[in-house]
Amino acid sequence: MAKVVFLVGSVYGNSTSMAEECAEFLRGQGHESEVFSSFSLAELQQDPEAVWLICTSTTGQGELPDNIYPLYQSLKDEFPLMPDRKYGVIALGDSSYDSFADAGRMLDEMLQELQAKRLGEVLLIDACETADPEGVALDWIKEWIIHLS
Ligand SMILES: Cc1cc2nc3c(=O)[nH]c(=O)nc-3n(C[C@H](O)[C@H](O)[C@H](O)COP(=O)(O)O)c2cc1C
Repeated sequence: MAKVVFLVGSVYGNSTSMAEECAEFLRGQGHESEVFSSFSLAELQQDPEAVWLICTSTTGQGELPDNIYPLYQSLKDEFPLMPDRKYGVIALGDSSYDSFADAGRMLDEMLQELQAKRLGEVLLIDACETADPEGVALDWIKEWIIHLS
C-alpha cells in the first residue's frame, strides 16, 4: 500500500476540502493518506517514499497561494533532483483567467525539471465548468489510484 500526502495550496478552502475527500477515499482503499496545508521542502524530504499529490488553486493573476509558494520557491532555489519521487497534480482554476490553473502547471513543470515522476495526467478543474470540484476529483482519483499499485 502507498503513502500519499496531499500538498494543498488554497486561498478560500476549495482545494483543502477536495483534498480531504480524496484522502478519505484513499484511506478507504487501504492506502495511508494525509492532507498538509503547511509544509516545508525539508520536512517533506524526510519521507522519501511518500507520493506527493499537489492540490492547488491559482490566485491573483496566475499566482500560487501563499501557503504553497514557499515549497515552489525552495524547489527553485535548492533545485534538488528527485528522480525517485512520485507525484500527481490536481490544479483548480477558472478559465476566465488567461492564467488558467497556472499554479498547478508551474509546480508540475518544476517537478518535471527536478526529474520527479508524475503519475497520470494533471487534473485541471475549471470553476467555470463545474460547481462540484470534489466530485470531479473523486472520479479522477478512482482512476488515478491504479498508478499506486
Ligand atoms: C481573487 C481571485 C483570483 C483568481 N485568480 C485566478 C487565476 O489567476 N487563474 C485561475 O485559473 N483561477 C483564478 N482564480 C480562481 C480560483 O483558482 C478558483 O476559484 C479556485 O477554486 C479557488 O480554490 P481555493 O478555495 O482552494 O483557493 C481566482 C479566484 C479569485 C477569487
